[in-house]
Parts: sequence; C-alpha cells; structure tokens
Amino acid sequence: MGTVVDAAIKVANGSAHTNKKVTVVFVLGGPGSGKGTQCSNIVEHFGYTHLSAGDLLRAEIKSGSENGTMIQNMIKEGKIVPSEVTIKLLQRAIQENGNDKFLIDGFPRNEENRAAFESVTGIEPEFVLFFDCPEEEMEKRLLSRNQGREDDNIETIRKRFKVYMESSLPVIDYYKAKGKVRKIDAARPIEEVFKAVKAVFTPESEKVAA
Ligand SMILES: Nc1ncnc2c1ncn2[C@@H]1O[C@H](COP(=O)(O)OP(=O)(O)OP(=O)(O)O)[C@@H](O)[C@H]1O
Ligand SMILES: O=c1ccn([C@@H]2O[C@H](COP(=O)(O)O)[C@@H](O)[C@H]2O)c(=O)[nH]1
Ligand SMILES: [Mg+2]
Repeated sequence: MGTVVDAAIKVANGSAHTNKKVTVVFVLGGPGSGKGTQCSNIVEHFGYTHLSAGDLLRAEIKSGSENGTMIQNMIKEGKIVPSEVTIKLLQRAIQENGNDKFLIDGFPRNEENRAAFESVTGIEPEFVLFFDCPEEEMEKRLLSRNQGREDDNIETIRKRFKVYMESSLPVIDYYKAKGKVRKIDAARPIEEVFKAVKAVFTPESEKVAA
C-alpha cells in the first residue's frame, strides 16, 4: 500500500494540489556500511528510484544555492543539516520523479528529521532496511572509497560515527519498536549482502523453496 503525499506536492508546487501515492523504504546504517552500493542493486532489480539525502545535499552545494556554504560546513563537520533543508530536497525529488517507489538513503538521521518528515509529508516508510556493520570495517571502507568526498578523512569520519551512534541509532530503535526494521549483516562481501537484501524485497509468494 502506498502513502498519500499531498503535503509533499503542495509545498513543492506552491499552490497546486495533486495526489501522488508513493511507497518509501528508508535505507539506514552507519557511514560506509554500503547503503549506496546496495541501493544501486535494488534499483536495478526491483525498479525503485534511489534518493540519497547526502547526494542531494552535495548537489545543492554544487548548484550554488544560498544554503550551499552552510551545508558544506555541516558535512565537513559530520553534522546534521537542518530538517527543513533536507526535507525540501527530498520532496522536490519525489515530486519531480515519475516513479512511485523510492529508496530514501541516509535519512532520517535523527529523531527530529524523522518526526518532521512524517508531519510535513505524511509519509510513513513501508519498512526500514538497516545495514549493520562494525565500525572498524566501515572506517576501512571509507578510507579507501576514493570518491573525493571532503568528509572521507579520519577526523570527520570519527565525528560521523559519533553522530551516528548518538543521533541516528535511536531512529532505528524507534522503527524497531514498530516492527519495521529489516536488519542485514553488512560486513559480508557485496554479493552476499545483496542476497540478503533480495530476500527482503522479494514477496513471499515469489520465493522459490530451496
Ligand atoms: N559489502 C562490502 N564489502 C566491501 N566493500 C564494500 C561493501 N559495500 C560497499 N563497499 C565499499 O565501501 C565503500 C562505501 O560504500 P557506500 O558508499 O555504498 O557506503 P554508504 O553506506 O553509502 O556510505 P555513506 O554513508 O558514507 O554515504 C565504497 O567504496 C564501496 O565500494
Ligand atoms: O539527511 C541527511 C543526510 C546527510 N547529511 C549530511 O551529509 C553527510 C554525508 O551523508 P551520506 O549519507 O554519508 O552521504 C552527513 O555526514 C551529514 O553531514 C545530513 O545532514 N542529513
Ligand atoms: Mg552513501
């Protein structure tokens, strides 16, 4: 069942009012746990659109937006950008896309993000895909990612881990209490992680007995 997102569309369009039903899966996990990597696989196999909140924020910096400098400073410090900025970017991306199934990667990052997104858009996630990975493995991956990200240095990585533990894990606990978390052991090789991910997205009726 999709969720009606009138609010998202109203804000993005100014006064226009359109109904769009969307299904949203939040993809959460620590920095470097493999969210982006697995989202690409999910897109390919299951037809979702991938919206990485971090990628949207980085694109906003590049676009020369008035919020660009603030966002850049927050990312360098591993801090969480104010909800209204991130939510607007997500709303716009949902509204501009013809698809009705979205993976929202790396958001919500704290309780305030979660509550604000729910109240502004009316969207509740179908479920939360949670990539569980030990810190030392995530650190190793981030330090060898080589994508030129300003926050992939040991000083910022440590700050990101702290924010993750203190602010983001409580969001996962919130959804756990609602029975919505699908936890994946993300410390394994990419293909093995994807096998577990596939099992989550494949309807029971389509699963072939082993
Ligand atoms: N299961 C895996 N085993 C080994 N390396 C992996 C695995 N999954 C992803 N990687 C690699 O680790 C790095 C981080 O992966 P990715 O960018 O997908 O993580 P992320 O969770 O999106 O990180 P961030 O939160 O910083 O955006 C990449 O270089 C990726 O190729
Ligand atoms: O909802 C969000 C998502 C991201 N940020 C900031 O961006 C960086 C990088 O995020 P990635 O998910 O690793 O791409 C993150 O450390 C935050 O500074 C945010 O503020 N809010
Ligand atoms: Mg990512």
